[in-house]
Amino acid sequence: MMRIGNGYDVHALGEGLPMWMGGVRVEHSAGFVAHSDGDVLIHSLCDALLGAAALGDIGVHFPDNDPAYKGIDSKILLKKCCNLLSENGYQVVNCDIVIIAQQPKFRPYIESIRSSLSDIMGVKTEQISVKATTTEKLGFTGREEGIAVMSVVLIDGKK
Ligand SMILES: Nc1ccn([C@@H]2O[C@H](COP(=O)(O)O)[C@@H](O)[C@H]2O)c(=O)n1
Ligand SMILES: C[C@@]1(CO)OP(=O)(O)OP(=O)(O)OC[C@H]1O
Repeated sequence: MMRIGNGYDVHALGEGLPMWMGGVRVEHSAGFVAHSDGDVLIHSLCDALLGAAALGDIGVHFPDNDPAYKGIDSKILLKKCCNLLSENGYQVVNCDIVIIAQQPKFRPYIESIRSSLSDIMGVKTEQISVKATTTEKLGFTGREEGIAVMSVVLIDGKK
């Protein structure tokens, strides 16, 4: 049966912090404030994957007050979510992800991000779409206080 899931995550921007997006290091004056490495794209995608399989959410599996996840590389969390889906008999059909950010410009990173996600998830790059949009300087993303990412995934399985 085909099942759909959606995910949404926001992280605040902090000057001088490293920025990770979809497992790729992005050059910018600011990065994400977080318990983990703050990879907001991967967190949003994990929630979409878990949601599609009705397996809870990222905070249920990796609590943000657990020292085990302090500074963790979010690529590890995505791999764990993908493993959980396979163990439950599901495979990813496709993902569509949108980064909502005024700055930086993500277009130069899109292909690297697709490639990074396909490596972690064990799917083809053709199954992963990553886009970016501004909010025309409106709201918290427009003021560059934070960045949001929305993800939609389709999975297939016996259940
Ligand atoms: N952080 C961003 C935001 C947007 N882009 C690219 O620019 C295009 C135009 O954005 P609008 O918000 O003005 O529609 C958008 O389609 C993206 O290709 C980007 O690279 N990084
Ligand atoms: C990634 C986790 C890991 O503890 O923490 P954060 O980096 O704070 O990210 P968030 O999306 O706020 O919460 C999910 C947590 O699972």
